[in-house]
Amino acid sequence: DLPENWVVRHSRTYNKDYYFNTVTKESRWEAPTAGTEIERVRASHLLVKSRESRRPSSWREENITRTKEEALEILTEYQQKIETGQETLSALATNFSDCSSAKRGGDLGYFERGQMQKAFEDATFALQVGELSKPVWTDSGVHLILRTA
Ligand SMILES: N=C(N)NCCC[C@H](NC(=O)[C@@H]1CCC/C1=C\[C@H](COP(=O)(O)O)NC(=O)[C@@H](N)Cc1ccccc1)C(N)=O
Repeated sequence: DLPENWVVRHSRTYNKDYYFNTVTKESRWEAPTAGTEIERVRASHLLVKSRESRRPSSWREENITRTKEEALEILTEYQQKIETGQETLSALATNFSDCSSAKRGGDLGYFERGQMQKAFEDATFALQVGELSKPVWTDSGVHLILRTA
């Protein structure tokens, strides 16, 4: 039978059944088989926004004007501090992340495919648990992602 949260639906347009995930709202023609892929992951992230972010504002800064290059420079410094063990992602996210998850040390909780922006989702699902990503761009800005589960 189908993995958790998956149901069969019938497409009148194509007059055939398809599969729908009631949580992620994902739909697909082929039947999802349980256990073939990681259903959900948990991650923390540190987001540095720029003037080109879809929402160039955050709890830290009302009106974010730094350029994308400046955002990447800042994030790369954080990346080096984390990779050399000088800092933790959680501590840096708490103080410097432009996402509201800063209040939780950057923790986003658990999520499945279909919830986050594609580049963020793909980067996270490609990480091993405990692994830190390289800088990842989304419409929100540039992120460092730590997969935690
Ligand atoms: N847990 C979920 N499902 N919450 C909805 C996620 C929506 C999703 N968000 C993203 O893909 C990026 C990557 C991670 C954070 C994020 C963006 C923004 C910051 O960027 P901005 O939107 O100003 O451009 N932070 C959020 O969304 C926060 N609610 C994340 C969060 C905060 C506290 C607790 C849990 C989750 C999207 N499809 O846009």
